[in-house]
Amino acid sequence: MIDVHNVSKTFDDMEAVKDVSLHIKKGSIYGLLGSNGAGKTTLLKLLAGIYKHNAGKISISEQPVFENTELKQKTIFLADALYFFPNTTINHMASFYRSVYKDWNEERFNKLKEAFPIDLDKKIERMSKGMQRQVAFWLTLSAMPDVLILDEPLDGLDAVMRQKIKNLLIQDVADRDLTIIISSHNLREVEDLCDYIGIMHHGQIIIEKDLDDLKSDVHKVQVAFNGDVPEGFLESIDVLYKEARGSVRLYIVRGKKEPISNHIYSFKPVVFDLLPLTLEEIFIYEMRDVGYAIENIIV
Ligand SMILES: Nc1ncnc2c1ncn2[C@@H]1O[C@H](COP(=O)(O)OP(=O)(O)OP(=O)(O)O)[C@@H](O)[C@H]1O
Repeated sequence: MIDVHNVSKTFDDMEAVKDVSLHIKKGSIYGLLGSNGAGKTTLLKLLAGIYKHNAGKISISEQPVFENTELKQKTIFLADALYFFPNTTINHMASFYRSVYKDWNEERFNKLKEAFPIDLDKKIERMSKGMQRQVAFWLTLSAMPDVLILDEPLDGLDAVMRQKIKNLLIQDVADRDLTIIISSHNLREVEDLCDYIGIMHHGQIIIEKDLDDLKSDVHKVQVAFNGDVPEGFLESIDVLYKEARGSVRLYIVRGKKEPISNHIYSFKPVVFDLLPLTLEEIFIYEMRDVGYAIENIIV
């Protein structure tokens, strides 16, 4: 559905996106994570056809995205900083969306009044940040896009509204195969929503995996031995991080559960636990592995 092949984007002499390739399947929810300044927003704007790439190819449903008005009818980008015309109400904005998006669904727009309890004639600029975000989702979901590109989409929303919007998004994915790309620093939210994860750092995708595979590929190991750690214990396991907590050693290990467990049992530990990591923990340890860590900084 969405194909990115060896794409680069440069601002002056700064390469914000470097040789990125990825594939996003129709009807999936792809979480784009990364450090600050990693290039996520730039990549989202390239996917939305807002920026032109310097190298490579970007296509949605096999059509190039840049300046493709037909595709823009079907693709909506919700930026982290929202924009509405000055002095407008929801009713005004709805008329504009109605005239621009040919799949605009009036019935849906009216039905969503139940989800978003906001006066249609209230000036949007006088609304709170969270209410403005609700309006953005209300209009976006009524326009019935095929692809939704979301940059920090749930910022400023209360917990109830966040859940409501997540449910609406999941419903659209299930009912009409909506494809969503979502960039967020709220990894718990990403973990709830996404089925595929890409992690960016310094303009490059450093990991791209199915969320379940990613989670089954990194583990927290707590282990203790009678005496010191046996010689050869750390050989043939891929350790991302290690720490001693008294006699118990904590290891973050990359690899499949079974071979790791077999390896550890062969050293006859007196304590052994292998636990899953949250997406937030995986992100922190993977970023540490590429040299992005904040430990030992004295200020
Ligand atoms: N319009 C622009 N002109 C010049 N440089 C830019 C522009 N937009 C982004 N950059 C630079 O490109 C790099 C990537 O920025 P980008 O906004 O894509 O990062 P990000 O991953 O979204 O970061 P964050 O998580 O902090 O929002 C940064 O170094 C930024 O300064």
